[in-house]
Amino acid sequence: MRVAVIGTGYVGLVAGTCFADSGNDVVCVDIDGAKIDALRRGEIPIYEPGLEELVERNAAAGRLTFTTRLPDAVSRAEVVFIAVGTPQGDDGSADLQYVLAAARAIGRSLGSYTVVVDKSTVPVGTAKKVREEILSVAPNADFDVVSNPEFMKEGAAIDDFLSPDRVVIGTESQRARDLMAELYAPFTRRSNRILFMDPQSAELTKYAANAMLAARISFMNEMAALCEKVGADVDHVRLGLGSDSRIGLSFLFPGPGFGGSCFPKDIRALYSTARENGLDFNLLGSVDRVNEQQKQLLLRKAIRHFGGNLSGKHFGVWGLAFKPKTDDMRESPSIPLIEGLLGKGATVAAHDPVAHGTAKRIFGDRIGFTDTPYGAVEGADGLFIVTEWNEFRRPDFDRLKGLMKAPVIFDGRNVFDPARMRDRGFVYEGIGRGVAP
Ligand SMILES: NC(=O)c1ccc[n+]([C@@H]2O[C@H](COP(=O)([O-])OP(=O)(O)OC[C@H]3O[C@@H](n4cnc5c(N)ncnc54)[C@H](O)[C@@H]3O)[C@@H](O)[C@H]2O)c1
Ligand SMILES: O=c1ccn([C@@H]2O[C@H](COP(=O)(O)OP(=O)(O)O[C@H]3O[C@H](CO)[C@@H](O)[C@H](O)[C@H]3O)[C@@H](O)[C@H]2O)c(=O)[nH]1
Repeated sequence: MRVAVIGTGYVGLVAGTCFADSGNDVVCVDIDGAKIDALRRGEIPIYEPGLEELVERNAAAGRLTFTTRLPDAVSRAEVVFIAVGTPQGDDGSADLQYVLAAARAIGRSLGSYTVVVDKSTVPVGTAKKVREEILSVAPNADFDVVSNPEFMKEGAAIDDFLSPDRVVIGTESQRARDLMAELYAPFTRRSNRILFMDPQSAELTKYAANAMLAARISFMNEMAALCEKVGADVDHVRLGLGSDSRIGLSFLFPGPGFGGSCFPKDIRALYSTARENGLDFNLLGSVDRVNEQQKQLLLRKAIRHFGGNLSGKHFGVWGLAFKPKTDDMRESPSIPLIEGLLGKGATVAAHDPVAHGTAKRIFGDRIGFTDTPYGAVEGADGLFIVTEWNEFRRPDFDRLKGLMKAPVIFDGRNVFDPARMRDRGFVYEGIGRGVAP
């Protein structure tokens, strides 16, 4: 099948590459010429495990190409995906300007019957708006609009795309439905299903999934706070709770607050949709507020530990990305933590296996970057663990203690066992591990 993907970011590049890998002829389009030039040279603008090899293989086979020329790509395509950004607008709602601009550009270039697919995360009613936008520039165009939200996670995007839990297709058109079923057939041959529904339900399903996952995390973060008050260990509670098959163990890890390019903006967009429809979605508002407070928790713990004065102290930070296996720092809890430490007069040295480039664009030379985790703790008054990269899980504790000025660890991911850390001679604070405030 001939496929065009408009927007070659995380979603567009992964989806386009995976469609090419199943034999389709895919053109990825972006308005960012530097990005397209880099991709043509075989350079991948993001860190995503396995992506580079997959792009290289499919580009070499001629099934995957990159261009800034949208009309060329769209006019020959049977299916056109819109995978541009939908950032948070000033009032919290999703900003649709990129989606609608892409829709107009597509409208001006449509050839024979085409399925235009919304893959970006968009509010209820956007499929209709995309249709109107296309018709405004191409009143006679022969096309259908489909809502096909994407559920991939960064760091596991290829596996998620090739083996999705489900594929959601929102359309009223049988012709579009058949084409989408054909395109997704290679990825849905096992138990993973294609769910067909109306576009509004498909659009809402995406937000509902992210909101539910975010709610579980905020629930656990509040539960962790209670554990600290009453001397319980949230890790035991997590296992006891999640072992109930009705609840399950996924997305129950407390932490320094959820980040990323999706959860924070998507819960606010859903809250906005509810408000526009006269509904106060109280629960979502709380999920967001709890998360904003949680992003201050590690800083608060340090302030308490050092009696309110961080001036002149030096700290190590392990992990900058919002989660492991990505260099993405959008809404990462490391940002408010580091800004808070610097604001209180402390200095910071950080290590992340892949996110130094991203972090340098945010912090410049206001913090130091080290090649190893050990470098970040040299002479440190304390260490913060913000991202649970595997390589942080089994350090040489004697070496760590020897390098640090004081063996103090604030562990935002509960990577270590509190009792064992105390035996090893550390002052150790996890999240919700029975430490009184
Ligand atoms: N990042 C994720 O893991 C993820 C997962 C599921 C859904 N989503 C959703 O998918 C959408 C895209 O997210 P992303 O993280 O890939 O964004 P991104 O910012 O990484 O990429 C978007 C790309 O679109 C390009 N673009 C903008 N307007 C364009 C136009 N008119 N023509 C061509 N290219 C254009 C930009 O230059 C950019 O490269 C968002 O709605 C997001 O919420 C993201
Ligand atoms: O138990 C958990 C699980 C996650 N997190 C945090 O939650 C955030 C988001 O993590 P994750 O969901 O793994 O990453 P994303 O790549 O943001 O993926 C989410 O957002 C995407 C964009 O919409 C969706 O497609 C995915 O299904 C959805 O999981 C990160 O800061 C994690 O550290 C926790 O604190 N505790």
